[in-house]
Order: sequence, then C-alpha cells, then structure tokens
Amino acid sequence: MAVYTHLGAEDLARLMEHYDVGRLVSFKGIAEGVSNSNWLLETTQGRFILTMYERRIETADLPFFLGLLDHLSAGGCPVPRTIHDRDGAAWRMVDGKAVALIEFLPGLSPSAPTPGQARAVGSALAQIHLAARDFPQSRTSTLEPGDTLDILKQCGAAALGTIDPDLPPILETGEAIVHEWPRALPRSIIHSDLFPDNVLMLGDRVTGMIDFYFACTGSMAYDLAVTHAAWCFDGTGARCDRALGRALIEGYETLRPLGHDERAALPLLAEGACLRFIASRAQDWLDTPDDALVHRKDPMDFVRRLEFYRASGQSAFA
Ligand SMILES: Nc1ncnc2c1ncn2[C@@H]1O[C@H](COP(=O)(O)OP(=O)(O)O)[C@@H](O)[C@H]1O
Ligand SMILES: N[C@@H](CCOP(=O)(O)O)C(=O)O
Repeated sequence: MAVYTHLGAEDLARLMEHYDVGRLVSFKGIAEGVSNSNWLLETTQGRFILTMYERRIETADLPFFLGLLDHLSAGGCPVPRTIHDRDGAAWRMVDGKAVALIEFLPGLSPSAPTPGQARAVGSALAQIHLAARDFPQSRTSTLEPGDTLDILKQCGAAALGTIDPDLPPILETGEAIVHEWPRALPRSIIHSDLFPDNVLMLGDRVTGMIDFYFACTGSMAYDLAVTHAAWCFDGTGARCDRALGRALIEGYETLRPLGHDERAALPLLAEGACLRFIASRAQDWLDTPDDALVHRKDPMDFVRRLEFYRASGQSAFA
C-alpha cells in the first residue's frame, strides 16, 4: 500500500495549475513502495509522478534529495528530474504535507535479474558516484552501523526473539561489525538502497534509478556492497548467485575501478549493509500491527545474507 492520503481529481487538477505541465487528463495511485504516497499523473503534455512525503523524510532534507535528482539528471545519469512549479520551487505543501512532481521514466523493475542487468546496474551505480562528486550539498547518514545497532538494541533481545528465535544473536555480531568498521574509504553521495525495486530497466538498459530518500554522504564501496546484498541473492537470502555478483562488480569497475582498500573491505561492508536492513526491517516488523494491510519484510532474509558474507569472506566477491 503506498497511497496513505486521499487526493481527489479536483485536488490534483488544482495542484497541476501551479506547474507548466498542461492539463490533468487522468491519474491513479501507485501500489508499490512503502514510505510515500505516489500517483501516476497524465496531463496533456505527458506523464509525471507525484510524490507526497509521508514517513521517515524530513522536509529539511528535501533540498538535498530533490537537488540531487536534478544534479544527477543534468549529469546524464538515468535519474528523474524534478519539475519545478511556476515560482521555481521543487516542492509545495498540500494539506500540511510536502509534495514534489517528478519526471516519469519508463521501465520495469526486474524480479529475477540476469548478469547482463546486474552489469548495467553496477555501471549505473558508478555513474552516479562519479557524477555526485561535485554536488555541492552533503547529508550525514543516520544509518551507519553504530546507528543501526542502536535500533536493534532499542528493539531489545526479547522482542527480536518474537520475530525469530535466531535473530537476537545479531546484537553480538553487530558489535563486532561496528568495532571493525572501516572509516577512511573514498566517499561521494551514495544511494544506500539500490534494490531491484528502485531500478527501472528496459532489457539490459537502466532507464531509471529512483527513491533516493536514503541518499547521503558515504563510502562508495559500501553502496556497492548494499547493491550486492540487494541484487545477488534469492528472495530469502539462502543462496548467493555469484555470477550476478561478478557481473555487478565488473559493471561498476568499467567506470570506477575499486581501490585495494575498498576491495579488501567488501565483505565487512556487506555485513554492515545486512545489519542496516535487519535493523530497519525488525523495527518496522515490531511497529506494524498484525492486521495492517502492509507486507512486512522479513529481517531473517538479511541475517542469512550476513551469515553468507561472514562465512565466505573475500571469496564472496572473487
Ligand atoms: N520517476 C519515476 N518514473 C516511473 N515510475 C516511478 C517513478 N518514481 C516512482 N515510480 C513508481 O512508484 C513506485 C514507488 O516509488 P518509490 O519512490 O520506490 O516509493 P517508496 O519511497 O514509497 O518506496 C515505484 O516502484 C515505481 O513503480
Ligand atoms: N529496501 C529496503 C526497504 C526500503 O523501503 P523503500 O520502499 O523506501 O525502498 C528493504 O528491502 O528492507
């Protein structure tokens, strides 16, 4: 479910009058996504996405997120640009909530990625890392391993055990990850959540990277590790497809070869990436009532991935 707020035809038509995008012809709410409300709008000039920011996103961060989309798009990356209103503003307020109108990009999110698609995504990720280097704004990550371990500690071992009896030991593993975490790797602006459902593709071509609402200043190799964990396993995290992993990293290195320090850190970075998704999923799981119409994502899918990275070390990326 990803339309939390009701906006009727008249509300949307009135809103569109503030933009130079023609007249509203049709619209529909988009079911995918969990954080924001999204509508697909069709006007006499084309298609657009309207996003209303509902959860987790601070209005104070919008200049960073929306400015980043415009910067990357202007730099030739497959990222939607924002449509500014007639006063030049990238977002407006509707009923006390911020909304932004965003370019619609064609494409489908792959549910069973191929090595060709993984290679293209690796290369697109490197492209945004390079293009973001001269983006003048920065944003501190709120999901470093220390932060995510704190989230798990706040959940508490007892509550984690109600999700799965094998979950509480993650608290101890998390301490080890925080202790060993590398702090001096090359940085840029990173996406931090480049799962297949945040990439639009036509065949082997990336047509869109979306949902930059976890983007922040961070280690580029960490972003590659997040993308490895997100793309290269079956749904439950029980099996890693090493061919996909190889293709992803090869694709990345066509534009930005990894340094020795980055390559050496990949297993630990991937463990940190898993810790981050275990924490947010566990928190959401415990915060979501049993009868809510939301599909809860299972933190154990990333516990299995973490165990794989811990057991395999460098060979996971060979
Ligand atoms: N620029 C875009 N072009 C085409 N479709 C988009 C665009 N932005 C979002 N979408 C569609 O909306 C869905 C939800 O968007 P997303 O930003 O991932 O929401 P959430 O932040 O709630 O996860 C996506 O899965 C995609 O289908
Ligand atoms: N990719 C994360 C969930 C983040 O939610 P999103 O809908 O904003 O992409 C996960 O799989 O846990």
